[in-house]
Amino acid sequence: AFAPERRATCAGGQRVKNAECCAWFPVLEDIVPNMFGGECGDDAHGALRLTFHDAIGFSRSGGGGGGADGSIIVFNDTELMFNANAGLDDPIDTEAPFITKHKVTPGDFIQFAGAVSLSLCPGAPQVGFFMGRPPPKAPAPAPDGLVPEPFDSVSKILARMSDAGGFSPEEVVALLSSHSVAGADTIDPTIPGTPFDSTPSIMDTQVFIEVQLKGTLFPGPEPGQGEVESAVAGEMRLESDHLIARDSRTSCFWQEMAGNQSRMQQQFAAAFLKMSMIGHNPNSLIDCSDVIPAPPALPANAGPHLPPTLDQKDIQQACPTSAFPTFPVLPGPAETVPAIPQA
Ligand code: HEM
Repeated sequence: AFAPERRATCAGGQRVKNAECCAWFPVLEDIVPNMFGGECGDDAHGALRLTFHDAIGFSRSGGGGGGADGSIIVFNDTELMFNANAGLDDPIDTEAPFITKHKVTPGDFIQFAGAVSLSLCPGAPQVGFFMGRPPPKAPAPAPDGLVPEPFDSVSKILARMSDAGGFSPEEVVALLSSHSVAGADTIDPTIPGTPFDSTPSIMDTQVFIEVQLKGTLFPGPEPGQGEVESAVAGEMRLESDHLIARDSRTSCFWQEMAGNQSRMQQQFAAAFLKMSMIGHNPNSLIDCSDVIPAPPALPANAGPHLPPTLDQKDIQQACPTSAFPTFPVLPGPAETVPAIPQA
């Protein structure tokens, strides 16, 4: 169903299915060192979050927004005023000069940068990338209210995700694998870079395990809006992640992700590619997936585990039909997860 393939060899010797894709290698070679510093850190996390907040600005039932169209950058005067987009000024300031320099559309660049950001995160799948998003059409800012908030109900989030991208509850869970390489800057502004799991620089399944633990503490002095207690010092838990892990529509699939690295990778990659096409006819886009590098594998010592001093009894079983898998407890004293260094 996609555009006919036209294989080519690019100037740097890379072979691609579609000749247009050669244009992305210079972008890749620039942004990996110069935008991401070659690491799965704050800038990579911000670029990944931006893919979601741009793409989700779309409604199948009408009411505006062009989806993954770059409107969050082009119309940032409007969209950055929305509460749900707090903190996105950082990745937008980071990306804007590269968009100007490489003369690509902002919609393409945002999704490209997100795919490349994942290539820097050990354990992430090699996700696809399609090019060909036109500039956002005027009047094109997405309206307010389309980006899920961490204090929204599960019903509201599932309905919004379905209306935006036709996502099933399972696909929503799969997309939340992204919170494995993530943290919050604005929920509690006194502790920027507070991660959602104990391993924010690798894309493992710890977020699915750690969010299922009984919450006992807040990482900062006071909880922010949409924050609930986490199980590990220095770690933040979003209320939305907490509820999705425990809701009857999503809990069994959440549990299935825990410790199942290859399944998480497959499910996330498929849902992420689908998200990148929101607002577009896939037939009008060109497959440039062969430009996206393969991420490093997880380090050998990065198996799924329970944080030190916790144990299986601390897991809050939610899926009614099967037991949460068991994991070894990391040895040592209770850990305090360090903040993600801010770029
Ligand atoms: C569906 C409901 C979702 C909700 C309610 C939600 C909510 C949030 C919130 C509140 C933050 C912290 C923002 C801050 O204070 O800095 C965050 C961070 C993040 N989110 Fe989500 N999110 C959702 C889905 C997604 C999806 C689908 C993706 C990507 C595929 C994603 C990727 C990220 C990333 C990478 C960060 C970390 C940003 C950073 O560390 O700078 N989220 N999310």
